[in-house]
Amino acid sequence: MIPPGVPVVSAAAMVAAEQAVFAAGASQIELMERAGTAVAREALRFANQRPVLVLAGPGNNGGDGYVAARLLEEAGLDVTVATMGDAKAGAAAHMRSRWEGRTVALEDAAPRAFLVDGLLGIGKARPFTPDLGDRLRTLVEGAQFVLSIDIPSGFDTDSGDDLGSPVTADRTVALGALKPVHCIGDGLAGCGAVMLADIGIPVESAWHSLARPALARPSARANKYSRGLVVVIEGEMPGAARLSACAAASGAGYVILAGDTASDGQPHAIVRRRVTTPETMTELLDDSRIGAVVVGPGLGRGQNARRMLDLALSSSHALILDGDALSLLGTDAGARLSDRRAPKVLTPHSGEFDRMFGPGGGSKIERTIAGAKESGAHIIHKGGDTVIAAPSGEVILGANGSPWLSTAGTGDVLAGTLATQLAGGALSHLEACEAAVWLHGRAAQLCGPAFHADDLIANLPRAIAECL
Ligand SMILES: NC(=O)C1=CN([C@@H]2O[C@H](COP(=O)(O)OP(=O)(O)OC[C@H]3O[C@@H](n4cnc5c(N)ncnc54)[C@H](OP(=O)(O)O)[C@@H]3O)[C@@H](O)[C@H]2O)[C@@H](O)CC1
Ligand SMILES: Nc1ncnc2c1ncn2[C@@H]1O[C@H](COP(=O)(O)OP(=O)(O)O)[C@@H](O)[C@H]1O
Ligand SMILES: [K+]
Repeated sequence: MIPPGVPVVSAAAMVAAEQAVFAAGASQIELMERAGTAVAREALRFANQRPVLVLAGPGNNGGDGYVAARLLEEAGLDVTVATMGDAKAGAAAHMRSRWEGRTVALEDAAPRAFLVDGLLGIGKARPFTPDLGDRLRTLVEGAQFVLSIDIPSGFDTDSGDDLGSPVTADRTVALGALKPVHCIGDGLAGCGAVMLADIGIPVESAWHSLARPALARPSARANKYSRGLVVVIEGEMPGAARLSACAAASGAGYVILAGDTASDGQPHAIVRRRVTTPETMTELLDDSRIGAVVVGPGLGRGQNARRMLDLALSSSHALILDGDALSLLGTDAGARLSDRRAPKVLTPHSGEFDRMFGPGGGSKIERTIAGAKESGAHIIHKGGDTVIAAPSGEVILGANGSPWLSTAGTGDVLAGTLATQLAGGALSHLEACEAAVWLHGRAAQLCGPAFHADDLIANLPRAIAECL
């Protein structure tokens, strides 16, 4: 769980924001006191009189730890500090000198019920030595509650990678702003629930965490076309396209399922069009009322699939390219899509993304931005840590779903949900992507455990109701 709709910044951007505050006259000591106060406040909510062990590393994260230790002791708790190295000169050393309570070296520390992790923050983390790693594991496993300061120690701030750290927090107090580690990669599990503490550092960013969309009810003048006409192209596995079409029918005014199964009519609200040849496909797409076309779910990768994809790409409609369409584009995706002027959104899972843009080259955020810039498309890079990127470099980080989404067909539902938001025309492309990911994730939460993709569709109206 991460706070919704707030800026997310890299480690370097956070340091720059801190420097700007110092340049404007704030002192590092003042800022560290605020950071430690926020941590102590959160610790007091959960410590419940249990003995506290504060781990204090050599940097400013450790400085925050010393402040929290002092304030928790003043609040009457039984506090021990375990230190790793000497505090670096400046604010951290100052806070170290103000701590007069019980202090041990990390190597000698024994587990206590409430652990505050102030070993490493957003400075460049190195993997722990085996001895320190073992000691830390004992302390983490021996605690009933682990509260991490800013980030879980031993994780990479920008990639979210776990550098071999034994820390798994129950809760993390993010200081000043969210960082990528709170939203992507191993950090999602390592941070536990994330709480954001405002410590008076103004932060602006093109990256934000996912927020609930504000959706409009249909107006009194609405008709089925004004609410959006969605076309879903069927292929070799018709079930996938049907999932997309049924999801689109939650909110769209008109949904056409185009393919070979024209006679099979459930649900009746979805209009079937028999489209099996390039001619019938061209005829279908020659309709200016179409708001969005979904192509790819269950499409297949044969000659016919390729032809249908080419025709969809040469149309002027907003396109959602998913599944097999992405595999067919493969490494040509960037070149072929950047020439297409009409809107396009790609919805790859990590395998499909790698097939199009290669497996290397930075964090999931950086790679998704690079793919969006190269292709000129908006990209929803799916997974438990979904990253939405626009060609402009704007990013939405969404982790509001449910691990139960990891079941076949849920991606098809996302594609249909997105088509509805795009076809409605009320939202920008980035807003439509954000709305679709939020609705999809919320519907999954409403499903509870062990659902299948059809259940997800059944819960979309309830998710939409929360946004009106
Ligand atoms: N800027 C501000 O005023 C404010 C900042 N704030 C706080 O500061 C935090 C960032 O602080 P920071 O930049 O000092 O980095 P941090 O991560 O604490 O320490 C880096 C040190 O750890 C060391 N080290 C690394 N790995 C290691 C290992 N495995 N084993 C042992 N040592 C290891 C590394 O050593 P080196 O690799 O350089 O030898 C370096 O000395 C931030 O997250 C927030 O909590 C708030 O107080 C608000 C005000
Ligand atoms: N562990 C997870 N936690 C949260 N969401 C997940 C997880 N695994 C997958 N998802 C979501 O489930 C959907 C799966 O999509 P996809 O892999 O394309 O499946 P399919 O092609 O079978 O429909 C995506 O929206 C993805 O973000
Ligand atoms: K930490």
